[in-house]
Amino acid sequence: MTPTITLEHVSRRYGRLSALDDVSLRADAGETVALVGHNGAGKTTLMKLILGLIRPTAGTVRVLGEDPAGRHGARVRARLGFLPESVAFHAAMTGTELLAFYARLKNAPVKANPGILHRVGLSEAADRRVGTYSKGMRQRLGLAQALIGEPGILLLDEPTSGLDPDSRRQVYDTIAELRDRGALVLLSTHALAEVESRVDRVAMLHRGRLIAAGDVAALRRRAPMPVRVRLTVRHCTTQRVLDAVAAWATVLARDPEHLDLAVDPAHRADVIHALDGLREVIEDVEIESPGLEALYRHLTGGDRP
Ligand SMILES: Nc1ncnc2c1ncn2[C@@H]1O[C@H](COP(=O)(O)OP(=O)(O)OP(=O)(O)O)[C@@H](O)[C@H]1O
Repeated sequence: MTPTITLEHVSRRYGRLSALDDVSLRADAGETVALVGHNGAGKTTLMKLILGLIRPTAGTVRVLGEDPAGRHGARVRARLGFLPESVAFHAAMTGTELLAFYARLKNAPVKANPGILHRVGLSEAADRRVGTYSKGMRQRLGLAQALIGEPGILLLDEPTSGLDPDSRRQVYDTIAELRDRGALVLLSTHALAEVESRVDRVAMLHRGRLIAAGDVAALRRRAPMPVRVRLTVRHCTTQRVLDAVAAWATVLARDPEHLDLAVDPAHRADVIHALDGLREVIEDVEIESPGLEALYRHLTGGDRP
């Protein structure tokens, strides 16, 4: 099967600045991939390369087996939906008029638009001028524009930035629905905690380099960070519990009824086994694996996404 998107050893320079450096990445139909990285890491540059808006300085980009900046670029782009980072629409047009305009540009049937507006929760506002829309509504209209023509590949540049929790959830619901229909959704974001449980894979960019890619479990294996284990124990039994797990754990905090431990991930099972033998004194256990944000900081040596 032809992979949906492949980048092989792709670099992109802007004069002396290296925006992307030797990036190889593959993404297939039916998956959601989050591109994460700090400001200027190269996320938008990568999307522009996939869209064929810019060419790589080195390496190859293929979308559905074609060069998106090459002879068949227009054909490839017809299969792509793109939500840019900042969406700006003509304030005097209504949602319906705007989508009709974009549908004509994309050569897609206008009659599908009411359904698209419904999917992004804008049916009721469809005949209002966009100038009266809130930021969240404009963002959702941007998503609607990207959905025109039922593209098999969606590139969403920070689709939830500036949205309230409800609108964010709505955007992720739409993304999940698209994925379930077999689309590839590639989205960029700074909200790592938010995408952790919502995407299939994460690609981490740092200063233009792809430092890690995979599902969260694979990234955890790549960056073996301590697992946090919080225990509530019967009064004055912390030492007994500690003696049982001391070989694999470091104490982060303790009081007569609580132990907060950092456990070596390779010995997680040993710790659980040891704790199982102390059931009569353990009242509660909370186990917390490192989240994406902590993994990103670890893999980048301290930077925030
Ligand atoms: N047209 C351009 N000319 C010169 N430099 C550029 C151009 N576009 C991007 N850059 C630079 O390339 C680097 C990567 O930018 P890019 O927009 O891809 O980052 P990003 O990860 O999307 O950042 P953000 O999270 O802030 O949107 C940055 O240093 C940026 O200043």
